[in-house]
Amino acid sequence: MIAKNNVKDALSLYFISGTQDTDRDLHTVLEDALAGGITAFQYREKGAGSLTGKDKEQMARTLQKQCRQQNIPFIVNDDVDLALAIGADGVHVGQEDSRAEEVRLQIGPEMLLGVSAHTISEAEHALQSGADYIGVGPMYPTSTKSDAKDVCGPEMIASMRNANIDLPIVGIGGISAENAQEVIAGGADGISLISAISTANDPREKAAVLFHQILTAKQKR
Ligand SMILES: Nc1nc(C(F)(F)F)ncc1COP(=O)(O)OP(=O)(O)O
Ligand SMILES: [Mg+2]
Repeated sequence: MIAKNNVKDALSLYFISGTQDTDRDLHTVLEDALAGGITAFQYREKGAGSLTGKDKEQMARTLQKQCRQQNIPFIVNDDVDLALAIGADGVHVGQEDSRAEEVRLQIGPEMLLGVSAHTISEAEHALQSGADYIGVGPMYPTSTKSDAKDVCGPEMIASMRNANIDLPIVGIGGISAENAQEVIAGGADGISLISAISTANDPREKAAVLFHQILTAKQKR
């Protein structure tokens, strides 16, 4: 289990993907992304063509092993039962998924709990529900998530900070090497991305560029 003492650092470059997000073998994409310096991985297997049942569990276990070898947190999206079955480091739920307070009771105090938040009140509720971090977005237009809410931009993160929400925050949605620094400047502790890495010609190089940008942006703050 990943220690919770430096969640903010662990979320700096948070790669999210499922097999549906790449034409390549996801194991290879993850290997490259890990080599490039991602600091956390979320297995988000959903949508057209995604794995289910035993195939999904088997994929989760192999990806989890890759992360464990690099001591990188392995988070499961939505599927609390799967996260518990394989002993994942955490689980991420959105507003339309299992209620965060119930998930916290199911997973206990050790596992990381991430919650999506689009407003200050959702962020405050996530905090009260025992979330270890919140995912705020979409920062920019995204084609990856068909049911994404309206773009809220890095300004939403700044307003959450102004409302004294000091939970670890990752920005998500349409983030690329071109806009990553704005998200950190807005007050995020990290960025999470799907297609910027999962569809990159060289995921290792892309992760390395993004990691450097995040470090630079954090030093400027
Ligand atoms: N999966 C996510 N991960 C993050 C993280 F903070 F980890 F970057 N933030 C937000 C989401 C979106 O979560 P949700 O609103 O439930 O939609 P979906 O289940 O389709 O991803
Ligand atoms: Mg969800």
